[in-house]
Amino acid sequence: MDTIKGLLSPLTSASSNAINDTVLVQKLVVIGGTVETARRMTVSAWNGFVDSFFLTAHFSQEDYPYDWYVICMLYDIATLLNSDGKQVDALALQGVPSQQPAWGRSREFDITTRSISRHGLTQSTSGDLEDEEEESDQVLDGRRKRKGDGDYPQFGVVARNNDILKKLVLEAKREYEKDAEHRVHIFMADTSYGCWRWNGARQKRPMSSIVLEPGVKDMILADCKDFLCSEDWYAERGEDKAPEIVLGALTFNPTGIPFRRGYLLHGVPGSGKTSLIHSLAGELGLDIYVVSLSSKGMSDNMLSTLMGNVPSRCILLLEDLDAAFTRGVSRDEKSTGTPTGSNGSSSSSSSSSSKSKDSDNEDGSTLSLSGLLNSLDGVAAAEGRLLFATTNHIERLDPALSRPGRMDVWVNFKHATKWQAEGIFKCFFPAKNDKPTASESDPVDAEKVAVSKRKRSTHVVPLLSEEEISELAKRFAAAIPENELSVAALQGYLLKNKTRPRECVEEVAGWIVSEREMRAKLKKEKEEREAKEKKEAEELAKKESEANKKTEEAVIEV
Ligand SMILES: Nc1ncnc2c1ncn2[C@@H]1O[C@H](COP(=O)(O)OP(=O)(O)OP(=O)(O)O)[C@@H](O)[C@H]1O
Repeated sequence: MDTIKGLLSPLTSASSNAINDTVLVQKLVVIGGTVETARRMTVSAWNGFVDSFFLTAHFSQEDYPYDWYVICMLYDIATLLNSDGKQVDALALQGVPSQQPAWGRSREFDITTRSISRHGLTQSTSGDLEDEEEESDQVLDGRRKRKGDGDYPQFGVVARNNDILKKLVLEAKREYEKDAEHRVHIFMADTSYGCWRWNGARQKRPMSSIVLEPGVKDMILADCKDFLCSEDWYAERGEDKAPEIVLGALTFNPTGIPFRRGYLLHGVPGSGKTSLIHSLAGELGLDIYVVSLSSKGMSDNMLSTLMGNVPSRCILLLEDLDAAFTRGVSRDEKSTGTPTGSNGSSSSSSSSSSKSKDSDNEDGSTLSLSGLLNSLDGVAAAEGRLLFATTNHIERLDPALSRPGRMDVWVNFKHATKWQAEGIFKCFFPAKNDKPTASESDPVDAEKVAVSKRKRSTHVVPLLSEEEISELAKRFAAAIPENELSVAALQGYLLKNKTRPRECVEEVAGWIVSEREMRAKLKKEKEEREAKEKKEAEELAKKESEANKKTEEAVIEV
């Protein structure tokens, strides 16, 4: 106290005494510093004291627990934390049997109680929770990068023991997995960073909603399932069944079959190629990793890195395979596989080759066919994945790209047949089910079904009897010309009439006429535009050649 008085006394007697300004300033600084330090120490001590009662978990967007946390926020946490015996047994949860088939396990993540620390929770793609120090490796790996700038939501609880956090995260995980059973996760290739970005989770699409010619869906589904269960078979074929060939440092096993399978879905636009892949992913419980080969910045190295980073059990989707090489895909002896020719033909002229390379470099894409082939089945390519490639122009693909071993199963998608038209009509207008189902006969289940139906139907659809729907579907199919309109076009028409099944059939003939007229008009416009462009190009070339001629004549005169 005396010290403070001593320090302050000069202030009070300021008017009477001659004060040394410098000393006064120094004293004020010392007083201020002391007070601030004392304040900070008090606050820090208080925070430390309060924090000793709290545990805080940080959820990074790059980690799977982030998803679980978000779901958990939607879930009633009060239910989790109340003490009426509903608390989750963490150890029991670890033993929850999986609902996923064996090949879908890559989507499951085990939580180990050892790994939850007071510092935070992170999770690697391999599934174990790890301490945050290891996070940088995971980000480098890049599989779990997503949109967003990496904000860290936090969750704190008043507790000294971290059991409550474990329970919370485990319950969140369980809720998340329950939800994920109905969704397909989509990851997109990010060519800026050479990583996969999570692009959202879509509701699974039932296979029954895809209308293809009889047997096609079943064939593909059975083939995929068979492949996913055949790892041992492939491995056995890779064992020493035949003498190895040694070429320098490399050893080849002639009977080794890489554990990969490729499907080439080709055909007209809007025929269900992409929809089928999404539906298959849902059925098989796999995530989809999408690469657009024509995207900016795509290069051989980039593709190889991306391909090497897909998990072993997933669907790898190469969309619009032909668009990667917009001028067609071809390999000639002189080129390294970069696209050549302007119309899908394989031109070996060096000028066209160099032109095409220039234009590739303009948009930052330097992907070559050789690079694509290497990343599909090179040493670094992931095993166990299902490769799906789609294209509208199979004729533009190099045979090397579509050969068996790279694309084992080819499926041709055509315009809608009458059979498909009937099927899609029935998908749109489900018949009224007169007899109660087994679950509906149970009053509790019946209530649940009624509630879910109410939730689903946001518009009034008249439910017709099975016979009437069947008859309408037949009439609809009879009016649809075979192999002329895409299924997507039919879907568009049905969507417009989703609440008017009877009128939809009555008006379909008129719609077909208008569709044909519109197509003819579009075709005519396209032809006129092309003719105009051709004429302009010819005139330009003529003017250029005249100008060149004049310049040459002028040079000769000089
Ligand atoms: N066979 C089909 N069964 C059910 N729906 C279909 C079918 N074909 C197309 N559709 C519908 O048409 C729309 C477009 O289909 P999708 O994107 O799968 O066609 P695509 O063949 O992949 O087209 P593109 O080649 O232009 O990418 C989707 O909404 C889908 O529901």
